[in-house]
Amino acid sequence: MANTNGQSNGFAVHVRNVTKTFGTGEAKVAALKGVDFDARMGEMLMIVGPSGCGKTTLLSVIAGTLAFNGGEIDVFGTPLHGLKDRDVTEFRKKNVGFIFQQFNLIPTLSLVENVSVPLLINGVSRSQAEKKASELLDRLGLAGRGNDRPSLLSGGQQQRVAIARALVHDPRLVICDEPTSALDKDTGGKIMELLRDIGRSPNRCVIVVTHDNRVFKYADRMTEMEDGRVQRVHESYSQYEQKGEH
Ligand SMILES: Nc1ncnc2c1ncn2[C@@H]1O[C@H](COP(=O)(O)OP(=O)(O)OP(=O)(O)O)[C@@H](O)[C@H]1O
Repeated sequence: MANTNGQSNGFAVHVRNVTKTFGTGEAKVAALKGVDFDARMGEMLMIVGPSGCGKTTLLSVIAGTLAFNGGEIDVFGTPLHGLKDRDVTEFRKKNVGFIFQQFNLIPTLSLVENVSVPLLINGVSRSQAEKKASELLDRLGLAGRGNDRPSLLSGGQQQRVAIARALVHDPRLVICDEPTSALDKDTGGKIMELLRDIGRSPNRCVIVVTHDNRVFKYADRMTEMEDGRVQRVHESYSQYEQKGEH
């Protein structure tokens, strides 16, 4: 799907016939059995489905943190299947931000230091990185908290710090694994509104894996997985609800 300027015809992520197995012999598990999947620019897409159906595995191969066995994955027109491991790592550092259920903040670092990490990894100077991190924390409602340690914050505040860390290097793809599972309904709703706004910005895309049916309604589109495959794609949450096949 890549064209000459490195964009991919409206697709942020384009996955075809991707397979992934874990283990060997009797312990072999086929986690992805030929997945076709698309995420568009300017959307927040949710991946839903029963436990063990392959959601996190799909997220990991798209993000370039896990190698896959077969098939093709284009991210913003770059074919991950054609890159060496080292180049996948470089691509990920620049283009992907991550948000997890347990926030994964470093407890011994201040909020500003936590948020600076992706910039430091990309070679930005400490003073520049901390300036940008501090500005982003301000924008996310955490002005004046930059020198605090994460343990002083509520769950919702910690998740906002994690969002700042995921966005600070201006990645085009933001990958979220169960971002609201540790949060109450109202806080989770606010976090999803924020993620949806981020996803809807031009040339960006947010992909969320979640079990949390309290937040399904925030999805722009939904992809249902079952047993290592994408079974259905819904153009909106209301379409997902109406089909009622889940
Ligand atoms: N590192 C691993 N080694 C072996 N098997 C694995 C590994 N990671 C995942 N699996 C297996 O691959 C399958 C898909 O797992 P995956 O975590 O992608 O599912 P999931 O849909 O995200 O599940 P959940 O909703 O419970 O997080 C499962 O059978 C799981 O046990």
